[in-house]
Amino acid sequence: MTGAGGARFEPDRLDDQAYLVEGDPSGMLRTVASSAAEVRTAYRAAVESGLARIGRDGRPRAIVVAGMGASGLAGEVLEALCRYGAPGPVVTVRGYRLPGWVGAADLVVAVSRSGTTEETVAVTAEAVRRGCGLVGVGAPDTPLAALVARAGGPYVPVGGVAGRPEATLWSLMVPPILAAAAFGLVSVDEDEFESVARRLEDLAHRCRPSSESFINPGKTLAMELAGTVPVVWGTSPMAAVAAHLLAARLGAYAGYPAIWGELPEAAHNQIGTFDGPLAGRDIFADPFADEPGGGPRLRLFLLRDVEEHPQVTRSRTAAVRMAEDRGVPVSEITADGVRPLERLAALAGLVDYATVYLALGYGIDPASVAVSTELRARISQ
Ligand SMILES: O=P(O)(O)OC[C@H]1O[C@@H](O)[C@@H](O)[C@@H](O)[C@@H]1O
Repeated sequence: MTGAGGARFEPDRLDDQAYLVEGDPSGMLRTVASSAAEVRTAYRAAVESGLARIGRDGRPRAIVVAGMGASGLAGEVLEALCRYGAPGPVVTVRGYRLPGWVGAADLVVAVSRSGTTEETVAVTAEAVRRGCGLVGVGAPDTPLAALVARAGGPYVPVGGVAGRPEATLWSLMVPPILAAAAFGLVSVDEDEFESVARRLEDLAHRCRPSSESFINPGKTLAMELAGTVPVVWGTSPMAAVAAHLLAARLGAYAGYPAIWGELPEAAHNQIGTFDGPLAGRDIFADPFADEPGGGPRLRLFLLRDVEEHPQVTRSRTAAVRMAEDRGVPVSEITADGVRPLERLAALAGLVDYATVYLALGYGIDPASVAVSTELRARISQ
């Protein structure tokens, strides 16, 4: 994509079956529909790589997940899983350097679908120099794979779609979770991944292209996002990962901006936008214009978890009322499911569909937003 400035969202495109095929030449909708298969494949690949064996070396002081973009989200998922129950810290590093305290007592899990991202390769090389335990997740026969082999750590190979590192998250996030499980930091088993896969299959059915907009939750969410400035809040650590994922996917697939946060923190700063210049109805808008409203206005998207702190529940309820009082529309999406990963699947699966549909509604090929590749090329010269 060389720029889609001024593109218009046309809801009819979402129910035009021919357009949904032509407008998506890379088959992003098919890729999203294969998420359940990806969970199962990732689980098998992680087991076959011998990840469980790392537990024999004793529990590390901390687990550091290194990754950029979608690969960094794998670290956030593990942090969210471990936040309140794990006996040790999990930290995500997005950048060129490890924190000063990381050393031989710690485990670094390096995640890069391409296996070449320069920040992640630099952090992994630093982890090798410091003698950290090392696990790698990414494409085989790459600089990342070579570094992990040099340190004698397990490497979980990831295939995926060439040139689309963020196509689905599951192959990147399953291995770090199983690495943490090998040390007893989290308790997950094959059954849990199987129920995640079944939930994703169910979503793939409900969000399939042939399902009409008015009953298709992916298309509905895309229509609610279109033409707004989305403010996306999660009501638990795991729901906040989904909020971050939504903002990340909006940028990556549709070139669309959003701000995201987690309650209660978001109520301490982002709530200020409810009284800001983009909130409510535009009083200067021309009432006779073809498109009333005069430009994008704020909309609050609440990604709710069934497990919320009681004060977060109060904060959420009050924030919804305050938004509505100010004319800020609100969309609430509740993640159901017994286990945290099932609830993440319920939100992340919907996010993947909605953001691909949003791009298609704007006439944008969701696999064509290449500006991050251009930046990488510029800095590597
Ligand atoms: O997973 P790897 O290959 O390290 O990519 C990390 C990230 O790089 C960015 O520039 C984007 O392309 C993201 O979509 C991607 O998630």
